[in-house]
Amino acid sequence: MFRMLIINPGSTSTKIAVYDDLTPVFVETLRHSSEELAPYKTIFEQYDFRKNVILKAVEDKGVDIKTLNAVVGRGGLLKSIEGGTYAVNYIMLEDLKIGVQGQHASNLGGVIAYEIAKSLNLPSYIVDPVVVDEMDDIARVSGMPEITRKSIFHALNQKAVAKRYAKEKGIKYEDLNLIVAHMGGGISVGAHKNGRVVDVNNALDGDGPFSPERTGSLPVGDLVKMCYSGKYTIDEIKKMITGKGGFVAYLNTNDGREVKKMMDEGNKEAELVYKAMAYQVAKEIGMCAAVLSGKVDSIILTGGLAYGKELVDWITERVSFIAPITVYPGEDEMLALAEGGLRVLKGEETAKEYK
Ligand SMILES: Nc1ncnc2c1ncn2[C@@H]1O[C@H](COP(=O)(O)OP(=O)(O)OP(=O)(O)O)[C@@H](O)[C@H]1O
Ligand SMILES: CCCC(=O)O
Repeated sequence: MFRMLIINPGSTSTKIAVYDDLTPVFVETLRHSSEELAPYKTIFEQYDFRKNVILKAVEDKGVDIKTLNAVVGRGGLLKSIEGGTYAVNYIMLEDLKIGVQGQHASNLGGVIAYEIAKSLNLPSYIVDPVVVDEMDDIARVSGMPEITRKSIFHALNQKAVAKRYAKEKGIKYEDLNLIVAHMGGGISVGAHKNGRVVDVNNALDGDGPFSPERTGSLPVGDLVKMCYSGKYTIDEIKKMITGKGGFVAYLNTNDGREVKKMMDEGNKEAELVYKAMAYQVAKEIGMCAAVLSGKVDSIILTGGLAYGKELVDWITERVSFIAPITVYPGEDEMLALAEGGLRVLKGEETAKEYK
């Protein structure tokens, strides 16, 4: 039996768990208020704060960290890499610290995992970070040579639910064509072709459907005019695209349940915006169906928003002609991290090296 500490930092919380093989000893969400995070200018500055709350929470749960065999973190905005479990190494730590492809809470996952593991002389790993890149070359061409389309998405949960579907059907993931729509604070829709995500929208940076906090793709000419209007700084525009876009911009909330409540109370703007999000997700699914030449075994709807029955129904109405719909609300990220770590600890897989 292998005991692993799992660390999954998000923008407003850190999810942690201890697993004995694939059995959870505990799973806990440590919430961080905006006041608590306010003093830190960068994600990396939150390192000590988050590490300390994690260690305290583990202690409070009565788990002695000396009983651990490994620490597994969610990986962040590293250089683009293929999916799998990676050993945390020095090059990775440096890239996570500088944010080689940008700042994201999950950059802390690998760093904190490494530091806790190092103090105990244990291995540390990351699994399927947001930069997993298995895109076909044709999907990278944007139409402007200076700009290449990037694969930045909810790789951990997309891969986890796709493999869960495969297991439930008794078919190998590599033998399936799936479209996975992860709908959380950000939204990514990926075309999984025989075990590779050959095309997906960049969920972090103005690409794909709008989401509770992000604009997704925008009419580019209008955006350029806004950028040069002199009214906004670059940071303000970036924040409007990622963080203050989508539901937040239209309805001043990032909470799908709140939007549903507004809609039920007769707020027509809320209804239009909620339906428009479903419409955009459906369009993106249609694009992925074209990527897969119409050969789609299932469309999987997942992420927190997939708990919303109306949203699922609106999307289903538009895309059920493509393939059967499977709904896995929420996410399987903690288990997916444990599975990734365990495969290596058991010797079923060798940890990949980040270069
Ligand atoms: N029962 C529900 N009905 C509708 N929306 C819901 C429900 N439960 C959660 N949500 C919404 O799901 C969204 C959050 O999803 P999730 O927890 O997957 O996102 P996250 O982990 O914060 O971000 P990301 O998935 O982008 O990493 C929020 O808008 C939340 O209000
Ligand atoms: C881009 C994937 C993770 C997120 O939504 O922040």
